[in-house]
Amino acid sequence: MPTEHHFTDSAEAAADIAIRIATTLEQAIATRGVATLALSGGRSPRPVLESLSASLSDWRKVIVTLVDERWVDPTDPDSNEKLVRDTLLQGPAAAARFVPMKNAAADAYLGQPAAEADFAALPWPLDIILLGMGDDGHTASLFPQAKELDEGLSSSALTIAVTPPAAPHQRLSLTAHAILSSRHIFLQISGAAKKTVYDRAIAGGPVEELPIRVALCQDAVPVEVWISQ
Ligand SMILES: O=C(O)[C@H](O)[C@@H](O)[C@H](O)[C@H](O)COP(=O)(O)O
Repeated sequence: MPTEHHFTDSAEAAADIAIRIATTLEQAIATRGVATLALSGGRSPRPVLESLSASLSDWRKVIVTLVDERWVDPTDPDSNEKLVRDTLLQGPAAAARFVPMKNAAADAYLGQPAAEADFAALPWPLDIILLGMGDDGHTASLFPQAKELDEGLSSSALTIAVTPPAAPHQRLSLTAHAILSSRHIFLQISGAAKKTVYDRAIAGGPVEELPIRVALCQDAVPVEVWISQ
Protein backbone atom coordinates (compact mmCIF):
# COMPACT_ATOMS: atom_id res chain seq x y z
CA MET A 1 0.00 0.00 0.00
CA PRO A 2 1.25 3.51 -0.77
CA THR A 3 2.28 6.02 1.89
CA GLU A 4 -0.15 8.95 1.72
CA HIS A 5 0.61 12.60 2.43
CA HIS A 6 -2.55 14.72 2.71
CA PHE A 7 -2.71 18.46 2.11
CA THR A 8 -5.57 20.91 1.81
CA ASP A 9 -3.56 23.09 -0.54
CA SER A 10 -1.99 21.76 -3.76
CA ALA A 11 0.78 24.39 -3.59
CA GLU A 12 1.81 23.11 -0.15
CA ALA A 13 1.76 19.56 -1.49
CA ALA A 14 3.95 20.59 -4.42
CA ALA A 15 6.48 22.26 -2.11
CA ASP A 16 6.58 19.14 0.05
CA ILE A 17 7.14 16.89 -2.97
CA ALA A 18 10.04 19.11 -4.05
CA ILE A 19 11.66 18.80 -0.62
CA ARG A 20 11.18 15.03 -0.62
CA ILE A 21 12.69 14.75 -4.11
CA ALA A 22 15.68 16.92 -3.17
CA THR A 23 16.34 14.89 -0.01
CA THR A 24 16.14 11.62 -1.91
CA LEU A 25 18.45 12.88 -4.65
CA GLU A 26 21.00 14.04 -2.06
CA GLN A 27 20.92 10.61 -0.40
CA ALA A 28 21.43 8.93 -3.79
CA ILE A 29 24.41 11.17 -4.60
CA ALA A 30 25.94 10.46 -1.19
CA THR A 31 25.48 6.71 -1.68
CA ARG A 32 26.21 6.18 -5.37
CA GLY A 33 27.72 9.41 -6.60
CA VAL A 34 24.86 9.99 -9.04
CA ALA A 35 21.09 10.46 -8.83
CA THR A 36 18.41 9.89 -11.45
CA LEU A 37 14.99 11.53 -11.68
CA ALA A 38 12.25 10.85 -14.24
CA LEU A 39 9.47 13.43 -14.49
CA SER A 40 5.93 13.38 -15.81
CA GLY A 41 4.44 16.18 -17.85
CA GLY A 42 1.06 17.85 -17.71
CA ARG A 43 -0.05 20.62 -15.37
CA SER A 44 0.60 19.14 -11.92
CA PRO A 45 4.40 18.99 -11.95
CA ARG A 46 4.96 22.69 -12.79
CA PRO A 47 4.94 24.01 -9.18
CA VAL A 48 7.00 21.02 -8.03
CA LEU A 49 9.67 21.66 -10.66
CA GLU A 50 9.79 25.40 -9.99
CA SER A 51 10.31 24.71 -6.28
CA LEU A 52 12.75 21.84 -6.85
CA SER A 53 15.02 23.91 -9.08
CA ALA A 54 16.30 25.86 -6.07
CA SER A 55 16.13 22.98 -3.59
CA LEU A 56 19.36 21.14 -4.40
CA SER A 57 22.86 22.51 -3.92
CA ASP A 58 24.68 20.47 -6.60
CA TRP A 59 22.83 19.42 -9.77
CA ARG A 60 25.99 18.30 -11.61
CA LYS A 61 25.51 14.71 -10.39
CA VAL A 62 21.83 14.49 -11.29
CA ILE A 63 20.43 12.91 -14.44
CA VAL A 64 16.98 14.23 -15.27
CA THR A 65 14.73 12.50 -17.80
CA LEU A 66 11.05 12.01 -18.62
CA VAL A 67 8.33 9.49 -17.82
CA ASP A 68 6.69 10.23 -21.13
CA GLU A 69 6.74 12.75 -23.96
CA ARG A 70 4.39 14.10 -26.54
CA TRP A 71 6.00 13.64 -29.98
CA VAL A 72 6.23 17.35 -30.68
CA ASP A 73 9.12 19.74 -31.16
CA PRO A 74 10.79 20.69 -27.85
CA THR A 75 9.72 24.28 -28.50
CA ASP A 76 6.04 23.24 -28.64
CA PRO A 77 3.95 24.37 -25.63
CA ASP A 78 2.76 20.75 -25.25
CA SER A 79 6.32 19.40 -24.97
CA ASN A 80 7.22 17.83 -21.63
CA GLU A 81 10.86 18.54 -22.41
CA LYS A 82 9.95 22.22 -22.73
CA LEU A 83 8.11 22.07 -19.39
CA VAL A 84 11.18 20.63 -17.65
CA ARG A 85 13.62 23.00 -19.33
CA ASP A 86 11.45 26.06 -18.56
CA THR A 87 10.75 25.21 -14.91
CA LEU A 88 13.40 22.91 -13.45
CA LEU A 89 16.53 23.31 -15.59
CA GLN A 90 17.08 26.95 -14.77
CA GLY A 91 19.80 28.53 -12.63
CA PRO A 92 21.89 25.97 -10.67
CA ALA A 93 19.67 23.14 -11.94
CA ALA A 94 20.80 23.86 -15.49
CA ALA A 95 23.96 21.92 -14.53
CA ALA A 96 21.96 18.69 -14.44
CA ARG A 97 22.30 16.25 -17.35
CA PHE A 98 18.99 16.07 -19.20
CA VAL A 99 18.12 12.98 -21.27
CA PRO A 100 15.18 13.77 -23.57
CA MET A 101 12.74 11.31 -25.11
CA LYS A 102 11.97 13.23 -28.33
CA ASN A 103 14.48 12.76 -31.13
CA ALA A 104 14.58 13.70 -34.82
CA ALA A 105 12.44 10.77 -36.02
CA ALA A 106 9.24 11.72 -37.84
CA ASP A 107 6.99 9.92 -35.32
CA ALA A 108 7.15 8.19 -31.96
CA TYR A 109 7.16 4.71 -33.48
CA LEU A 110 10.17 5.50 -35.68
CA GLY A 111 11.84 7.30 -32.77
CA GLN A 112 11.36 4.55 -30.19
CA PRO A 113 14.43 2.40 -31.03
CA ALA A 114 16.88 5.29 -30.58
CA ALA A 115 15.10 6.44 -27.42
CA GLU A 116 15.20 2.88 -26.09
CA ALA A 117 18.99 2.84 -26.58
CA ASP A 118 19.34 6.19 -24.80
CA PHE A 119 17.26 4.93 -21.88
CA ALA A 120 19.06 1.58 -21.71
CA ALA A 121 22.27 3.55 -21.08
CA LEU A 122 20.84 5.15 -17.92
CA PRO A 123 21.92 3.75 -14.52
CA TRP A 124 18.85 1.61 -13.63
CA PRO A 125 17.04 1.40 -11.30
CA LEU A 126 16.23 5.10 -11.38
CA ASP A 127 16.12 6.80 -8.01
CA ILE A 128 12.82 8.63 -8.39
CA ILE A 129 9.95 8.41 -10.84
CA LEU A 130 7.39 11.21 -10.41
CA LEU A 131 4.01 10.13 -11.76
CA GLY A 132 0.79 11.97 -12.39
CA MET A 133 -2.60 10.46 -13.11
CA GLY A 134 -5.35 11.41 -15.50
CA ASP A 135 -9.05 11.31 -14.62
CA ASP A 136 -9.21 8.10 -16.66
CA GLY A 137 -6.61 6.46 -14.45
CA HIS A 138 -3.79 6.69 -16.98
CA THR A 139 -0.25 7.29 -15.83
CA ALA A 140 2.76 8.08 -17.95
CA SER A 141 1.20 7.49 -21.36
CA LEU A 142 -0.29 4.13 -20.43
CA PHE A 143 -3.88 4.95 -21.39
CA PRO A 144 -6.93 2.72 -20.92
CA GLN A 145 -8.23 1.57 -24.35
CA ALA A 146 -4.95 2.45 -26.10
CA LYS A 147 -4.06 -0.26 -28.62
CA GLU A 148 -0.52 -0.42 -27.17
CA LEU A 149 -1.64 -0.71 -23.53
CA ASP A 150 -1.22 -4.48 -23.18
CA GLU A 151 2.29 -4.26 -24.63
CA GLY A 152 3.10 -1.30 -22.38
CA LEU A 153 2.03 -3.33 -19.37
CA SER A 154 3.87 -6.55 -20.31
CA SER A 155 6.92 -5.57 -22.35
CA SER A 156 10.45 -5.96 -20.99
CA ALA A 157 11.42 -2.88 -23.00
CA LEU A 158 11.89 0.44 -21.24
CA THR A 159 9.93 2.61 -23.70
CA ILE A 160 6.92 2.26 -25.96
CA ALA A 161 5.29 4.42 -28.61
CA VAL A 162 1.61 5.09 -27.96
CA THR A 163 -1.27 6.73 -29.77
CA PRO A 164 -3.62 7.91 -26.98
CA PRO A 165 -7.30 7.16 -27.71
CA ALA A 166 -8.44 10.63 -26.63
CA ALA A 167 -5.43 12.87 -26.01
CA PRO A 168 -3.38 14.87 -28.50
CA HIS A 169 -0.11 13.78 -30.04
CA GLN A 170 1.62 10.45 -30.35
CA ARG A 171 3.55 9.71 -27.18
CA LEU A 172 6.67 7.92 -26.10
CA SER A 173 6.21 6.44 -22.64
CA LEU A 174 8.05 4.44 -20.05
CA THR A 175 6.62 0.94 -19.85
CA ALA A 176 5.29 -0.62 -16.66
CA HIS A 177 8.57 -2.52 -16.45
CA ALA A 178 10.55 0.74 -16.52
CA ILE A 179 8.25 2.45 -14.00
CA LEU A 180 8.79 -0.43 -11.57
CA SER A 181 12.56 -0.32 -12.22
CA SER A 182 12.94 2.51 -9.72
CA ARG A 183 13.78 2.93 -6.08
CA HIS A 184 10.97 5.37 -5.31
CA ILE A 185 7.70 6.22 -7.04
CA PHE A 186 6.11 9.54 -6.13
CA LEU A 187 2.55 10.33 -7.28
CA GLN A 188 0.66 13.63 -7.30
CA ILE A 189 -3.12 13.50 -6.87
CA SER A 190 -5.01 16.80 -6.75
CA GLY A 191 -8.75 17.47 -6.78
CA ALA A 192 -11.83 15.45 -5.93
CA ALA A 193 -12.18 13.75 -9.31
CA LYS A 194 -8.67 12.29 -9.19
CA LYS A 195 -9.08 11.30 -5.53
CA THR A 196 -12.17 9.27 -6.50
CA VAL A 197 -10.21 7.49 -9.23
CA TYR A 198 -7.28 6.96 -6.86
CA ASP A 199 -9.56 5.36 -4.26
CA ARG A 200 -10.98 3.03 -6.94
CA ALA A 201 -7.48 2.16 -8.08
CA ILE A 202 -6.11 1.21 -4.67
CA ALA A 203 -9.21 -0.91 -4.03
CA GLY A 204 -7.79 -3.28 -6.65
CA GLY A 205 -8.99 -4.54 -10.02
CA PRO A 206 -7.74 -4.94 -13.57
CA VAL A 207 -4.66 -2.87 -14.31
CA GLU A 208 -5.98 -2.36 -17.84
CA GLU A 209 -9.00 -0.55 -16.39
CA LEU A 210 -6.87 1.91 -14.37
CA PRO A 211 -3.20 1.72 -15.43
CA ILE A 212 -2.14 3.73 -12.36
CA ARG A 213 -2.58 0.35 -10.63
CA VAL A 214 0.83 -0.53 -12.11
CA ALA A 215 2.30 1.62 -9.35
CA LEU A 216 -0.37 1.40 -6.68
CA CYS A 217 -1.11 -2.33 -6.61
CA GLN A 218 2.41 -3.65 -6.02
CA ASP A 219 4.81 -3.83 -3.11
CA ALA A 220 8.16 -4.14 -4.86
CA VAL A 221 8.77 -0.39 -5.14
CA PRO A 222 7.88 2.04 -2.33
CA VAL A 223 5.17 4.46 -3.45
CA GLU A 224 4.39 7.80 -1.83
CA VAL A 225 1.27 9.73 -2.83
CA TRP A 226 0.64 13.43 -2.24
CA ILE A 227 -3.11 14.04 -2.09
CA SER A 228 -4.48 17.56 -2.11
CA GLN A 229 -7.90 19.14 -2.66
O1 LIG B 1 2.48 13.86 -20.50
C1 LIG B 1 1.57 13.84 -19.67
O2 LIG B 1 0.47 14.40 -19.83
C2 LIG B 1 1.78 13.17 -18.34
O3 LIG B 1 2.88 12.45 -18.23
C3 LIG B 1 0.52 12.49 -17.91
O4 LIG B 1 0.62 11.14 -17.56
C4 LIG B 1 0.04 13.29 -16.72
O5 LIG B 1 0.80 12.92 -15.57
C5 LIG B 1 -1.42 13.08 -16.47
O6 LIG B 1 -2.12 13.26 -17.69
C6 LIG B 1 -1.92 14.08 -15.42
O7 LIG B 1 -1.77 15.34 -15.99
P1 LIG B 1 -2.15 16.67 -15.16
O8 LIG B 1 -1.11 16.80 -14.10
O9 LIG B 1 -2.09 17.78 -16.19
O10 LIG B 1 -3.54 16.45 -14.60
